Amino acid sequence: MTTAAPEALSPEAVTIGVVSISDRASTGVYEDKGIPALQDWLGRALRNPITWVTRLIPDDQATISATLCELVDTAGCHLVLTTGGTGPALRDVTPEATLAVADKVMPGFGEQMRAISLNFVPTAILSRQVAVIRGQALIINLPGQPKSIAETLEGLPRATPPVPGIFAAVPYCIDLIGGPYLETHDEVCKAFRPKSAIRKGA
Ligand SMILES: Nc1ncnc2c1ncn2[C@@H]1O[C@H](COP(=O)(O)OP(=O)(O)OP(=O)(O)O)[C@@H](O)[C@H]1O
Ligand SMILES: Nc1nc2c(c(=O)[nH]1)N[C@H]1C(S)=C(S)[C@@H](COP(=O)(O)O)O[C@H]1N2
Repeated sequence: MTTAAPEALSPEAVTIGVVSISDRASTGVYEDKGIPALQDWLGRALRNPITWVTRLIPDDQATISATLCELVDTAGCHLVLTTGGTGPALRDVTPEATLAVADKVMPGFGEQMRAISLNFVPTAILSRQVAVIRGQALIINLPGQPKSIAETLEGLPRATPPVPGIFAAVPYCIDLIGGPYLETHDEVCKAFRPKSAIRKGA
């Protein structure tokens, strides 16, 4: 008698917030490319079924903070990525709005994103992007240039030496705050977890 191999468990569902913060895209001066770029990269990187919650808003600090609270506290997002408003311009207030709703600050993400981005543009140091924990959600700021989304999330894995993107650390961070077990397509981004945290059959 043959015994069927146990079926691999299907990846858990995850709710992800994507927030594009741009005065001009939110008023129709140009087409928003932030939300599609975030959804494209995350959709290629993750094996989990994703429920999206999307918002396109202006560079207004109170609106940004309220949107982040709504996405985490009401919509139940496990992960929220923002794009735009991280620079030094007078209207750029995304980091302040994000820090204002933080339970914990995660400085490593901002440090690593600026280091990665220096491989692409010398102006990488102008981004004040931060990452924080609110409740059981991780919120990460990305710069506004749509191309910077893949650059910072993915890094340059095939360069010599390789430059790891920040997303490799996201699944384990979500584990640690009690969220769903995120599984990645390794050709886009290989998640890193300590051996003891790797789920068998995933
Ligand atoms: N949501 C977006 N969709 C498409 N392109 C964008 C978006 N956000 C930024 N960009 C592009 O990246 C550039 C730098 O982004 P940045 O966030 O500094 O914009 P900005 O000059 O503050 O203006 P705004 O907030 O009105 O987008 C922009 O000038 C624009 O070309
Ligand atoms: N990877 C990456 N990082 C980047 C950039 C980029 O094109 N790619 N643009 C830089 C520039 S020019 C600025 S002003 C800051 C802040 O951008 P933001 O205000 O659009 O968030 O992000 C920086 N970081």
